[in-house]
Amino acid sequence: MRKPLVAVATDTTLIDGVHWHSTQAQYVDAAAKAAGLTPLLVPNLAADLDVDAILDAVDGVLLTGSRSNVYPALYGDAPIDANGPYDRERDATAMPLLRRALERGIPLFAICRGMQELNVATGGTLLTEIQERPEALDHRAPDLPDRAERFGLRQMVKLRAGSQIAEILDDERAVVNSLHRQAIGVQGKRIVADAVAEDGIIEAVSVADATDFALGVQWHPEFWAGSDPASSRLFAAFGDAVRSHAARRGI
Ligand SMILES: N[C@@H](CCC(=O)NCCCC(=O)O)C(=O)O
Repeated sequence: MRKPLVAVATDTTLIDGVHWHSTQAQYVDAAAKAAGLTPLLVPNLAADLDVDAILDAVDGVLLTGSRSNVYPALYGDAPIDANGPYDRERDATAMPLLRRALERGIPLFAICRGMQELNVATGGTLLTEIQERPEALDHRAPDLPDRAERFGLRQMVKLRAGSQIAEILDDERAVVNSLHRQAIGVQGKRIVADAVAEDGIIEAVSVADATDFALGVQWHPEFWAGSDPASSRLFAAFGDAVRSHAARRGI
């Protein structure tokens, strides 16, 4: 049987003076191995991207994490150097893609920056440097060279009873990793908080009345999708939703 295609968001990066549209292998690997899909990387062509042509070809959208922050003017804040780096090409590509995927009922899985994009694209705002709030946990990655330690599972989140993520994980809590300095502020239209950290930061969301799988997590299940059962369940559930969508289209 053919494995359905999943559109994977990329970052615009400058390496040795050359621009790349690329993403970390961990997202591509998790989409292929843990979700059983064929990843198709989406170039950050902004208005030059034919979003419907991409969405005609795929049965799911994976919004990846990235160190860059969503451009603040997109949610009504002033851009300041300390808040960067930004990736405006990615903003201008991922947000129309995700909005149209929601309109067309195409399964959507949004990770870290991806979840923040989902919130901004639906009219919400972001908090910045959340570790500086009183009583806040430090949600940033530990300053360690080893990637497995940076992505270590170390923070408890509480799942909303009855939410799709609680059903997928079959639990009331999850232990997750944490590599972010921004978080959801005002929730976007139809964005429902499905998990919170011990300091109240929103850690997972869904889209109310979405016609298909539409889930965002502030953590990184892709890193452990091959070994941690909860991370693996999230990718398996996304893969199942994408396969059901493909089957309905007769693919
Ligand atoms: N820039 C946002 C988004 C955080 C995010 O997606 N982090 C991924 C980091 C991956 C890595 O360090 O390799 C924020 O900081 O809130």
